[in-house]
Amino acid sequence: MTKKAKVEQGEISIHTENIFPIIKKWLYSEHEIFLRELVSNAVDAIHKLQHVNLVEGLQLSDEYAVDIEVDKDAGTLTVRDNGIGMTADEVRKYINQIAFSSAEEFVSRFKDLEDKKQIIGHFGLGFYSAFMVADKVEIRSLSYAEGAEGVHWSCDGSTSYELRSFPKAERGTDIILHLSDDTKEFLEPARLREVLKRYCNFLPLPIRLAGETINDCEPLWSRTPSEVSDEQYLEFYRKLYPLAEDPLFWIHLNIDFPFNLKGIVYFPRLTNEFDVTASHIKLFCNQVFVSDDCRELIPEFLTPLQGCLDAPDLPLNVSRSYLQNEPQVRKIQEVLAGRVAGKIVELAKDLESFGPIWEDIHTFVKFGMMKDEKFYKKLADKVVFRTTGEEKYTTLDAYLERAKEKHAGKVFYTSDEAAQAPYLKLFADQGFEVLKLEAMIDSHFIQFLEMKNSEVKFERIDADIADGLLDTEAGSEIASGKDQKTLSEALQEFFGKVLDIKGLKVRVEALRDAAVPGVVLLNEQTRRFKEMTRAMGDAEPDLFAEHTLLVNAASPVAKNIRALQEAGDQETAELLARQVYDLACLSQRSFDKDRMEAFLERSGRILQLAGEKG
Ligand SMILES: Nc1ncnc2c1ncn2[C@@H]1O[C@H](COP(=O)(O)OP(=O)(O)OP(=O)(O)O)[C@@H](O)[C@H]1O
Repeated sequence: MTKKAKVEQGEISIHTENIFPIIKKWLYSEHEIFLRELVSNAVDAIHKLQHVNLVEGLQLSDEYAVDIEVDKDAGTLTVRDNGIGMTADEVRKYINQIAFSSAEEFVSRFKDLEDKKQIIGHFGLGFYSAFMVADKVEIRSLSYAEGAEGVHWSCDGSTSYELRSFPKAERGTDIILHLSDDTKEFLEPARLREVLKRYCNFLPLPIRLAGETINDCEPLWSRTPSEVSDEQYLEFYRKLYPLAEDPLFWIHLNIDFPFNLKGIVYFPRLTNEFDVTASHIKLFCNQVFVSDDCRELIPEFLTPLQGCLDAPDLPLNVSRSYLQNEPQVRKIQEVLAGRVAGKIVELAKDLESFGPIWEDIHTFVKFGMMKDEKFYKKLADKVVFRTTGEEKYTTLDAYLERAKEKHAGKVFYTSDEAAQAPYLKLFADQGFEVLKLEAMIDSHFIQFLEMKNSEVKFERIDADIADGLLDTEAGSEIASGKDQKTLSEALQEFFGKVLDIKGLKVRVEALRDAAVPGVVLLNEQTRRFKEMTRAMGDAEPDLFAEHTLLVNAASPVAKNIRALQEAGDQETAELLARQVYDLACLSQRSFDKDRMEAFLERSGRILQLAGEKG
C-alpha cells in the first residue's frame, strides 16, 4: 500500500497585497531577465555543491551543467541543475521566506521609481522573477544531504503555495515554469538561445539548451594575461563586436586587491558610426551578464572603451544614482584611467606606430588630461602633434628644442591647413616648423598647456609675423618722391586712406618672401577670446572687428603701387591696394555677395590692365 503524500498548504507571508501583478506589469519590457536569474541560481547551486564537496570530502565527480528544456505541448520551460538541491525545510526558508520577502522589499523600494531603466539589468529580482512570465511555477528538488527526500513545491502566482514530498531520483533542482499565454515566445529555441547568449554567454559552467552547450565557460578575461595571445584578444573582440574593425589596443585587467576587477577593455577604431557618447562596456558579475550600460564605472573621457568588466564586489542591486556615489566606483575609474595611461606610455615608445593610433585617441587623451591631474602627469610628455617638420609627429619638448634658436618658447601652429596656406608657405619657406592643431579640442588644450607651462606660448601662424620671417637686412628706406616719404610710410598712409575700414590697422614690413603682397593678421589673444565667446553660445563674433593688414614692402606689387601713386595714377594704385587686401582676406573668410561681386569685377579690370600693358 502506498502512503499518500502529505501535502502542505500555506500562505506566503508577505504584506503587499499581491506582488505578482505588479512585478509582471511593471517589468514587462524586461521580462526576459527571469532566465538570467534562474540560470544564475542554478549555477550558484552547483558552486555550493562543489564547495561542500571540497569541504566535506564527498568525492563527487559529476559532470556539472545547467539544462534548459522546453515542452511545447505542456507549455513549460524547465531550468534544471545538478547542484546542491533543497530539502523541504530549505524550500520553506529560502523560497517561501527569503525569496518572497526580498520580492516584497524590491517592489516597495522601486515601485515609485520614475526611471525604471535605472535598475533594469541589475540584480535583486531573484527567484520570483519567474512570475513575470509564468502563471504557475513548480520546484522539484532533491538535496545532496544523505537520506534527503525529494520535494515538490508549486505556486500559481497567488500568495499561497503547496509543498509535498516527491520521488526525485537525481540530486539537484528543476524549476518548471508554466508560461503564460503572452510569454509563449520562450518556448521557441531561437528566442531562448538569444536570451541565453545575451545573459549567460560567459557563465563558468556549461549551459545547455536542448542538450547543446551554448556558452563559453572560460571567457578570455578569466585567464592569466601572460597566457593569452594577441590573436586571441582580437578573436574575442571580433566575437563581441562582429561588425567592428579591429581595435587600436587593449588592456587586460586582473585585479584582486584592494578590490576584485577582471576584464578586457578595448579602445576601438573610431568610425563615423561609432557613438562616442554611449557606453559600450558590458558589465558582468562573476561572469553573469548584468548590463551594457555601466558608464558610471568608466571615466567620462574614456567612454569609447569597449569590452567586458567583471566586478563581483559591486553592489549591483542598487540604482545608478547610488553607483555614482559609491567609493569603489571611483577606484575602478582610477584604475581604468591609470591602466589606459600606462598603455599609452608603452605605445608612445615607437613614435611611428603611435602616430596613427594617436589620431583616434588624441581627443579623449587631451580631454582626460584636462580633467584628471594624475592622467595629465602620466602623459604630459607623451602627447604628440602632427607637424610640418621632417617627422610626421613630434612631442612638444622636441619641437621647442628645435625652435630654441629661432623662436624660443614660442610654438607656431595652424588650425586649418587649407585656409592658412599662404601663411604656411611663408613659414615653410623660411624653415619654420608649424604644428597642426586642427581638432575642436585643440584650442582648449593649447590654453591648458600654456597654463601648465608658463614659459610656452602658442601662436597661430596668422597671429603675427615672426621676426625670422621679416627681412631685417632690407636696409633703411630712403625718403623719396614729391611727398618725401619712405616706401613704408607712403604705403601705410595710402592703404589706410583707400581701405578706410573700422578696426583695420595697416603695417608695412619687408618679408623675406617677396612673392606675397600682403597678409591679414589676427591677434592671438583677441581671436581666442572671440572664439571662446562663440563656444559659449554668444552671437557669432566678428573675428575681423580688429585686424591688421601687413603689406609686404619687399613685394613688387607694393613697389608698383607706390610707383603708380607717385606717377599720379591714383585709380590703378587704388585698384591694386584693394585687391591686395581682398586677396589677403580671402583665405581667412568667405565674402558676402556684394564683396565677392566687387572682388571679381576688380579682378577683371586688373587682368584687362595687364593685357593692355602687354
Ligand atoms: N536552483 C536552486 N538550487 C538550490 N537552491 C536554490 C535554487 N534557486 C534558488 N535557491 C535558493 O533560494 C534562495 C533565493 O533565491 P533568489 O534568487 O530569490 O535570491 P538569491 O539568489 O539569494 O539572490 P539574488 O538572486 O537576488 O542575487 C537562494 O539563495 C537559494 O538558497
